[in-house]
Parts: sequence; structure tokens; C-alpha cells
Amino acid sequence: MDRKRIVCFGDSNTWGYDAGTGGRFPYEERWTTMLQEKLGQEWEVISEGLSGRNAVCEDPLFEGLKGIDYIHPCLLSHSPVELAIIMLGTNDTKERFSMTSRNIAMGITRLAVKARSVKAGPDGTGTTVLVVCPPPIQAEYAETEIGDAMGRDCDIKSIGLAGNLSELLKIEGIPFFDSGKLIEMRSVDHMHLDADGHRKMAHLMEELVRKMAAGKNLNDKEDGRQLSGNMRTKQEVHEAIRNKVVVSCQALADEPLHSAFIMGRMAYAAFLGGASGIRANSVVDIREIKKTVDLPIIGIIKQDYEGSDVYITPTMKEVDALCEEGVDIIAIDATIRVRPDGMTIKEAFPLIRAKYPDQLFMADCSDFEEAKLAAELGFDYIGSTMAGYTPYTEGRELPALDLIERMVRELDKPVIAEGGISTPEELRAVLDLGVHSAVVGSAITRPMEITKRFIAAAYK
Ligand SMILES: CC(=O)N[C@H](C=O)[C@@H](O)[C@H](O)[C@H](O)COP(=O)(O)O
Repeated sequence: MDRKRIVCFGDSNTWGYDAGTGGRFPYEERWTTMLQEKLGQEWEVISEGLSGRNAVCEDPLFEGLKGIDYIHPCLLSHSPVELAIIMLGTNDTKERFSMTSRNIAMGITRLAVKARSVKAGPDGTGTTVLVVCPPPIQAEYAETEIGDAMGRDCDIKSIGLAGNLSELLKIEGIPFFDSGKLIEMRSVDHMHLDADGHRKMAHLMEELVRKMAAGKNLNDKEDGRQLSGNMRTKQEVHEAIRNKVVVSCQALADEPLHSAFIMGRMAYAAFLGGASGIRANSVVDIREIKKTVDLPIIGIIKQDYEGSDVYITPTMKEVDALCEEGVDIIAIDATIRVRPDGMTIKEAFPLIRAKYPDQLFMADCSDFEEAKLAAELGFDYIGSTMAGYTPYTEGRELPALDLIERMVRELDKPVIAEGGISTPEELRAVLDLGVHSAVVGSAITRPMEITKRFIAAAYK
């Protein structure tokens, strides 16, 4: 059987340059190899990565780096080619090329159009092309050894690339994805993928290849939506958090750590500490966290509206934003209180489910009646998040062990324990009740609250 061939046409980040050692990542750690493993025997992934390659510029310092001169023989020599993935744009920012972001995008578009015209496709047809924008170079590159050789403003040109590419490739009808939405250049020189970046790139590329193979249009919002982060199957998400701890990384505008960057680092610390998932608030925080860790995310948007006390993902607007961004599970206030749009959860959730049938949803409840209703309404996970935070549950002891125990015993839905788990002993007690997973927030990620607990003990 002839396997379906994918040519990955790129630069050092496709070749597998390891900025930590100055050498090449081992074979198994390169994204192209991991992509091959993920796609299996039906496909053959060919790595055509060359350090220093750019799209259309003749490099006065090095030989053979101008992609457009090589794409034609390259695709033909691997033909028949099912798909050519072009990921270039990092080297094109070099100061000696004097290219703006727009120029770079024009060059990559020209290269992609040429690639498409090469009759390397199955049955001698043109080649199907996917352009992936690399994650942007970070400003710190300038301070590293590579800074002088690259020249000035490479980070600025790099950041502007995705928007320009998206616009120009749309006109040509060429599929495009911005990997910078999900992946960061985290290596020592701030312009190469580290080992984790390679893993994430393989994950993303698999998703993109499968979507394209299924005939989906990546530029179509409906088809492309799930690509922006929700890259695990429901079953994978479920298993990833089974009997595990999710750490909530949140800081509202009036809290001292309010910053997407800090929440990203909090999530990273939680990951290194052994967390199996992250709960996060707001699209900016979620986006940053996705770049930093590859863990399932329970996403929420806290939004205050006048006339309603419901603030966790209270209306369809917040659900839309989370689906657009892509999170593994969306948590929604599922208390009986009237929502800002005048609906109750009984009215609101069926509309949400109808609009997003494939999305996992968690119900943030405060008492058993709410949990029961949420299970009936078809929520995928039932949480105790709001216990103690509604007027009718105010003052109850947390964690709400009796409530959680009853939820586990009487509901046939997986339960996520959340709210007021303050010590490792309390966490153990909650897990022993048979919950599917447990969320710990303030006790890990709100240092002001932690300090208060210590101070109260010190001066009482
Ligand atoms: C009630 C409410 O708004 N809870 C929020 C829900 O996302 C967060 O502020 C909590 O930190 C989270 O539930 C985790 O709980 P704890 O921080 O107690 O471990």
C-alpha cells in the first residue's frame, strides 16, 4: 500500500534544532517524528526542514536557503504528495532582508501558491498546501547570542506575521493556522521550539491533518473552532483528570496577581507540581495558560451583570467566547438563581447544549437540588463550586463533604469537588468520597489569602 505522503517544508524548527545544545533533537523528539507516530501507517511524514530557510529571499551569507527555488523539485521528488505543510517566516525577519511583516507574508503566500501549482498531488494534480505560521519570536532573542546575527526588530515583524498571512492566504483560498495561538518559542534563544513545543506542535499538526483529510475547511470558523485548543477527545479529557487534582489559577482585576502572564506561570508551577488540569478564568488567561502547559482546561468567564448575582459563565456570550477559544470543559453557574438574560439554568442550558453538542460542560452548583437538576439537564460533570456562595448556602462549612458525598452517591454523573479545599488532608478526604476529580484554588494560587491564614494564626 502506498502511504499518503506529507511533506513538512520548514526551517530549523522543522529540522529539530535544539537551542539548548546547539545540536538536533533526537529523532523521537522532533515534531515530524511524533506526527508520524500519531498518524500511523496510513501516512508517511517527510521532514524537509533546513536551518535558516526562508520563503523568498536570497541569503547573501549562506547557500540554498531560498525556499521558493527548492519547493518545485522538493515536492516532485516526494510525489505523489497528499499534503505539503509550509511552516516558515522566522528567518525571513532577519534585518539583512529588510522585509516588513507584510512583505514576509507576501513571500510565504507566493511560495504557497507556487507549491500548490506543482503537479505533485495524487494522480498528477496540483499539491494541497497548508500554511502554518510559526510561534512568534520573543523580544528577548535580542539579548541572546543569536541577537546580533538576526539583527533588530525580528520579534516585532514576527508578531505581525500571522494577521497578514491569514488575510493574504484567505484571498488565495489556502488553508492556514496560527500555531502561536497555542505554542510558544520557549527555548534559550526565544526563536526555537523546546522539547515541549515539539510535542505540542505534533499534537496540533495531527489535528490539522485529520481535519483537512476529513475535508474540513480550517478557515471556516465552525470547522476551525475546535482547533484553537480543544485538542483532546472527550474520553482523553475524562481520563486525564480521573482521580486527579485540578488547580484553579485565577486572579480577578482587583487581586494583586491579576495578569495573564502570572496565571500562565502559576499554571506552569502547578504542572511541575503534578496538577492534572487547570481551571482558569477569561480568554486572555486561558490563551496564555495553553501556551505554557498542555493540560486539560476547565474554562470559565467571570462576568458581573447588573440585576443578577450569577457571574460564572452567566450568558451565551461567555459560552460562545470560551468555545471560540477552545477549552476542554466549560464550567457554568448552575444555581437556581435567575441569570442576567432573565433565564434560569433550566431554560438556558438546553439552548447551550443545542448550540454546542460536542462540548463538555461542568455545572457549578451550591446544593443537592441544583446538582440533581444539572445532572438531568445533561451536564457532563457536576461540581460543588458554589456551595457556600449562594444566600441559601452561605456560612456552610467547606469543603462541603456531606454535599459532595451525596452527589457521588445519588447522581450518575461524575462529580468534581471544588470550593474550600484548603489542606492536603481535606483533599484526601474529598478524593476518598469517590469524586472524579478535585479542584484546589486559593490554597495554592492565592498568596494573599494564604498569607492571611498564616497571619491569623500568628497573631490570634
Ligand atoms: C465561588 C467562586 O467564585 N469560585 C471560583 C470559581 O471558579 C474561584 O474563585 C475559586 O477559587 C475556585 O472555585 C476554587 O475554589 P477554592 O479557591 O476555594 O479552592
